[in-house]
Amino acid sequence: MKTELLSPTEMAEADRRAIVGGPFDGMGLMRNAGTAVAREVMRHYPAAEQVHVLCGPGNNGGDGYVVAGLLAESGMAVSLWASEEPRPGSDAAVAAAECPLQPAPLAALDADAGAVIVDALYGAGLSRPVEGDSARAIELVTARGLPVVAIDLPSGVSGASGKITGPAFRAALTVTFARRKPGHLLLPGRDHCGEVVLADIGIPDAVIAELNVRTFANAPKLWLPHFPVPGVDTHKYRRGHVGIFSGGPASTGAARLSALGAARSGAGAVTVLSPANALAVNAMHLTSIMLRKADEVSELGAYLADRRPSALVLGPGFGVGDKAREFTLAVLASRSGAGGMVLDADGITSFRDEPAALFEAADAEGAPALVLTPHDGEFARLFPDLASEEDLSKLERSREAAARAHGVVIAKGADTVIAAPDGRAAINSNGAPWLATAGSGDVLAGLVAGLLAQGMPAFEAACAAVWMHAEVGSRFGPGLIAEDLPQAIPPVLAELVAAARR
Ligand SMILES: NC(=O)C1=CN([C@@H]2O[C@H](COP(=O)(O)OP(=O)(O)OC[C@H]3O[C@@H](n4cnc5c(N)ncnc54)[C@H](O)[C@@H]3O)[C@@H](O)[C@H]2O)[C@@H](O)CC1
Ligand SMILES: Nc1ncnc2c1ncn2[C@@H]1O[C@H](COP(=O)(O)OP(=O)(O)O)[C@@H](O)[C@H]1O
Ligand SMILES: [K+]
Repeated sequence: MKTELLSPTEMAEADRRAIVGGPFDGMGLMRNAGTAVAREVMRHYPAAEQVHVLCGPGNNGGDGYVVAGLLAESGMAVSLWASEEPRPGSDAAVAAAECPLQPAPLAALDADAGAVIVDALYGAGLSRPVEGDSARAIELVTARGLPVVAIDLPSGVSGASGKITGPAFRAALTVTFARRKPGHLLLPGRDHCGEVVLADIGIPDAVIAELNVRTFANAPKLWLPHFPVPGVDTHKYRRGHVGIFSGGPASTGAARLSALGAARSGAGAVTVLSPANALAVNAMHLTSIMLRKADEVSELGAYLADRRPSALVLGPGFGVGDKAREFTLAVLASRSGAGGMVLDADGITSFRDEPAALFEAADAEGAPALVLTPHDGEFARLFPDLASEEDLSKLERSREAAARAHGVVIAKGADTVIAAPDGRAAINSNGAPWLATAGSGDVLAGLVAGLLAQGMPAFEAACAAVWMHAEVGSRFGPGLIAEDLPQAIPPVLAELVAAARR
């Protein structure tokens, strides 16, 4: 599936440009859209006893009139219901006039078991919570558990943000056009869409390219050209060296999980940097991963200068406080050649009172690329104003955070958003709830660093790590604990390396 995601505004602009450039006018695009939806209804529900098509006042309703006409023509039993008449002169009004069926008022909607609902109430044009007859129709259909095929978006779901502010359909299938919208991937929208089918309605790729889209669905296509594939003549340090900071003796596991994530990503060497009092406990649990003492900033400086690590991770189990801030700022200021610094967990929390110091350090000339990996709680500590701004979507919030931090932000969760300071953003959707287990984020931080160390640019490394982490977790399934993740990476890595070689 194509990876660009269009906001409703960008989609309207694509429609407009496509209509100007041809070959289809607005009515032609609408016929193509309706035809695609009718095909999916017939494919998924060939035995439907009755299809109820619910039309709203805009062009989403217009698509509905086309669908109703085509399904009736194919011999299906179709009932048509409309909330309002389409605006005179609109494409929807033409579609309604061409439709062989007469609509009944939506207020009278009734539907029995065995029926299928086609939701053509609101699509990209949804501008406020659904009320009145449309709200009642959604409630009736939901209460009866009837399958819903949504046109473009389930009515009530915002295409821009995935937010739901009133009643909303829960579709079994959503057929959208040209490209998906952020609301198909962001929660709770994604959860209301069911299966999403993307239909080509004749908007040329060149029209989409002109829009310079900055939002993407996270998928290998997005970053595979940058994915590291070792050459036959490589050696371990050329495959990248990752340094991972350990916490004290009672909290070393998190750093080791990160270290395993980094090692399994294909980095050639990984070192755990440990306080003296945790060396013994770390040593007992590390084999291929190296261990080095680092209590003081001077020891950190010596490590950076001697071993020139290509990426570092600070945060998992590290402890919140001055030491985390000092070490982070020392790495960002070191100019030792490290390509990236992943700041996770306690590393993020340590900057809650002075985020500007972190962001300035990341902005300095020659600083390693900063990647922040906050879950919602950590995000709110570093960006309290963005977190509390109700009107912002997770996408907008993450994008603003990345610009402010001068770093890549991985806003974790079931709909992880990866945002770059240059405005690019990707939404991830291949995860599974099994990933919500202690230590899972530590492995992710290590994976990001491992890919950074192998030379992937920061945004691509972050997107690839999030996708691999999610893929590994969802393939593993129930019973997953964080220790399972590193070991389960190789089959996913093998597929990616094979695809990157092609
Ligand atoms: N030429 C085009 O622009 C094409 C548009 N297409 C369809 O057109 C849709 C977008 O059409 P529109 O921009 O007309 O938007 P919609 O059909 O989604 O709805 C817009 C209308 O509903 C009103 N409205 C919005 N939210 C409401 C609410 N909660 N309660 C009551 N009224 C509300 C708006 O004021 C406006 O009049 C897409 O989702 C897609 O299905 C497709 O036919 C492809 C071609
Ligand atoms: N419901 C979910 N679906 C998919 N992924 C999830 C879900 N919940 C959490 N995750 C992922 O699991 C990881 C949890 O990380 P984090 O919250 O830092 O936990 P920890 O600190 O215990 O490692 C993140 O990558 C997050 O995106
Ligand atoms: K709809």
